[in-house]
Amino acid sequence: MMQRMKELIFALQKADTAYHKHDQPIMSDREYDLLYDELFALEEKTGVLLAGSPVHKVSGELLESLAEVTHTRPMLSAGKTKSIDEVFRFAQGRKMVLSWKLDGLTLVLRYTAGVFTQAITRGREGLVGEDVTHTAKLMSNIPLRIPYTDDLEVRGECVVGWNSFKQLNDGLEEPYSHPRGLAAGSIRKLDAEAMRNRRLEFLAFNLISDHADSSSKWEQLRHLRSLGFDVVGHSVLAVGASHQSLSDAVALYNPEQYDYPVDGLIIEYDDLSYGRSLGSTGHHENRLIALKWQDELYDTIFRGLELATTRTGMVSVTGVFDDVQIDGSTVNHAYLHNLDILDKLELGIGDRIQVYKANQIIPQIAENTTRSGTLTIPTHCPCCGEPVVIHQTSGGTRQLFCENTQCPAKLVRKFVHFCSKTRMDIEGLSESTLEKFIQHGWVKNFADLYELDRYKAQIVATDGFGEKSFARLQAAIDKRRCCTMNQFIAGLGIHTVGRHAGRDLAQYFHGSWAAFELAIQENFDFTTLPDFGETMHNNIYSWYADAEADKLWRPLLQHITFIQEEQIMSTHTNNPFSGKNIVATGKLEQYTRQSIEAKILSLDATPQSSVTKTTDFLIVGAKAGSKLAKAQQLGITILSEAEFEAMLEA
Ligand SMILES: NC(=O)c1ccc[n+]([C@@H]2O[C@H](COP(=O)([O-])OP(=O)(O)OC[C@H]3O[C@@H](n4cnc5c(N)ncnc54)[C@H](O)[C@@H]3O)[C@@H](O)[C@H]2O)c1
Ligand SMILES: [Zn+2]
Repeated sequence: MMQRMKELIFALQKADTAYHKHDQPIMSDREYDLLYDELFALEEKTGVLLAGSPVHKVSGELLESLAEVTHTRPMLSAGKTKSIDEVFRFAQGRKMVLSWKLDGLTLVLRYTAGVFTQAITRGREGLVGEDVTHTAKLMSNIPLRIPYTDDLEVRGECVVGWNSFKQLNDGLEEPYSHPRGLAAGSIRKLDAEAMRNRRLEFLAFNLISDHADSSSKWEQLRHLRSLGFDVVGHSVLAVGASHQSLSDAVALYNPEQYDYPVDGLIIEYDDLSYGRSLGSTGHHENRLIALKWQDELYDTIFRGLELATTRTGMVSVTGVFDDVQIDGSTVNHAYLHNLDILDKLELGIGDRIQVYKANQIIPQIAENTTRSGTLTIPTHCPCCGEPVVIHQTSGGTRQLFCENTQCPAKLVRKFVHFCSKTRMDIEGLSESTLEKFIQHGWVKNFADLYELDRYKAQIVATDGFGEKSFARLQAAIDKRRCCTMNQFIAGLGIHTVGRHAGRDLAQYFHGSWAAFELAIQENFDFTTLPDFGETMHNNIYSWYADAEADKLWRPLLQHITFIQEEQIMSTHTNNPFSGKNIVATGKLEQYTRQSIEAKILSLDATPQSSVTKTTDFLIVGAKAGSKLAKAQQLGITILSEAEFEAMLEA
C-alpha cells in the first residue's frame, strides 16, 4: 500500500509540474482526479501522510523568471463534489450564489488609491505568487483605474474564450491542449509585445478587502461590476430552496453555451460573514464548494487515427471511433493531445474503448479495455507525405512534426488570400474551413479547391460540416469557375502585384493568361506598363521562376475560364470578333482549350463547342478533324492561329 502511495505521489507531482509550471498537461484532469482520489482514500485508510502528498496543500509551481510576491491571504483550492445531494446538504437552506467555475489561471489584482498596481498568480501552495503585472496590464478588460480610493484586492480568473482559442492556437509553435494552458502560458511566459494579440480576459469573482466589502456575495459581485470589472456568470438560489430548485438552477449552466472554459460550478454562501466563520482547511475554504460534472463514460469501438498538419508543421492526432450519443450530440472523434497519451492508451483498431466529454465539452478517450497495442505512431505527414519527426515540447511531451518547409499546411495564408473577397471571392470558405481541408491533405494546391467532391464523404463527416454546407460551398466554388484575370492575378499573392496591377495586366493582355505567360517567357519589360516599377517587374519574374509557387497555381488553369470585366469588355468591342460565334479546334500553339475560350470571351464573342450554321469563325490548329470538314462544307471563315492573331493586331 505504501508503495502504491509513493507511486501516486510521484505521478501527481510529475503532472503538477507539467500542468502548473509548463502549462502543458501530461494527463487529463479526469485521470489526475482519479489518482488524487485514490491517494486520498489510501491516506485515510492507513492514517499515513507521506511528505510531498499534494492532497493537503495547494499545488502549484513558480517560474524562476518571475518575481515572487507573498499573498495577503492564502489562495486556497476548493472542496469538490460531483453530487447535487452533497451541494444541497452544504447549502443548509441558506441563500447561495452559484457561479461558473472558470478554468483558467487565477489572478489577484492589487489597486492602490484607485490605480492598478500589481497582478499576481496563485503560485506555490497559494502562499507565494508570481508577479505578472507587465503582461496583465495588456489584458483589455482589466480596469487600470477604478472609482475607489482605498487599497483593494480583486481575485478572478484569467481566461481565453473558446473562439479566441480556436483562432489562435493552431498558429502557435507549441499549441496548447486547452485554453487554460494558453491563458497561463501567455501571461506567465510572454513579453508584453507578444501578449497583445492573445485575447486574454479577466473575470472577477472575489473581493479581498474587508473594509470595501458588503455583507452579501451577490452584492459583492455587483459592486465589482460597478467598479468596472467583468464578473463571472452567476445566479442566486433563494433561502429555503428545494432540492428540485437547486437541480433546476444547476441545469441552467450549460458549458456548451458559455464562451469561456469551465470545469464545474462554485456554490457559495451569500452571507459572507457566515462563510468566513466556517474557516478553512490547509487545502480549501469552507465557505464554498465546487460541483464538478460527472464524467459519464460511454462504450464504443476504436476505428483509427486521423492526422492533420497545422500551419506550424505540428501533426495533430485524433482518434476516430463509432458514433456515441452524449448529451444529445453525436461524438466520434477525440483529439489526442500528444504521443504520450497515444502510447498510454495502447490502442489498436477494433479495440473496445470508453469515451466521455470532459467538462461536458471536449470528447476524450478515457480508457481502452482491450489494449491490443497494435497501432503504431504515424510516420508520414498527411498533407505532403514527407516523413515526420518527433519533437519534445518544453513541457516534456512528444509531438509529431512535419519539417518540410514546402508542406501545403504551412501555406494556409496563401489560400486564405487567394479565396478572399477582393480576390477570387469564394463565398463561405472561411479560414478555419480552408485550414481544415489543407490539414487533412484534401487541398494541396488551388486546383484541389475545384475538386473537393473527391473528398466529399470525409468532408461531410467532419465536425460542423454537413451535406447542406458542402453543397453551398460547392456552389460558391462553381460560381468561380469563371473569373477575371485580374481576380486571379491578385489572388496569386505575387509580392507587390495586387489588385490594381492585376487589372492593368488583364487589360493589357486582353484577359489572356497565355499571352501574359508568353510575354514573361519572351522577357517582356513590365516597366513599360503605366504604374509598373522595377520591383514589380522583378517580382513577377521571380514568382514565375518559383517552382513551388508554380505547383500551387498552375494546375488551377485546367479548372477556370477567364472572363472580362464589363468595362474592359466594352473597350474591346470594336474588334472584328465582337458579337460573333467562334469555334476552336485542333491543337493550338499558344492556347489551351480553356485559354482560347477565355480569349474568345474577352473579345466579346461566344465560344461554341461545335460547328453549326450560326458559327462565324473556326480557328484551326494542328490535327483538326471533322469540325474543319464541316466548316468547309458550311462555308464558314476558317482562320489559322496566326491569322486569328493577325486580325487581333489589326
Ligand atoms: N491534468 C493535470 O495533469 C492536472 C494537474 C494538476 C491539476 N489539475 C487539475 O486542477 C485541479 C486542481 O486545481 P486547483 O486547485 O487550481 O483548482 P480547483 O479545481 O480546486 O479550483 C479552485 C479554484 O477555482 C478558481 N475559481 C474559478 N472560478 C471561480 C469562481 N466562480 N468562484 C471562486 N473560485 C473560482 C479559484 O481560483 C479557486 O481557487 C485538479 O482537480 C485537476 O483537475 C490537473
Ligand atoms: Zn507536411
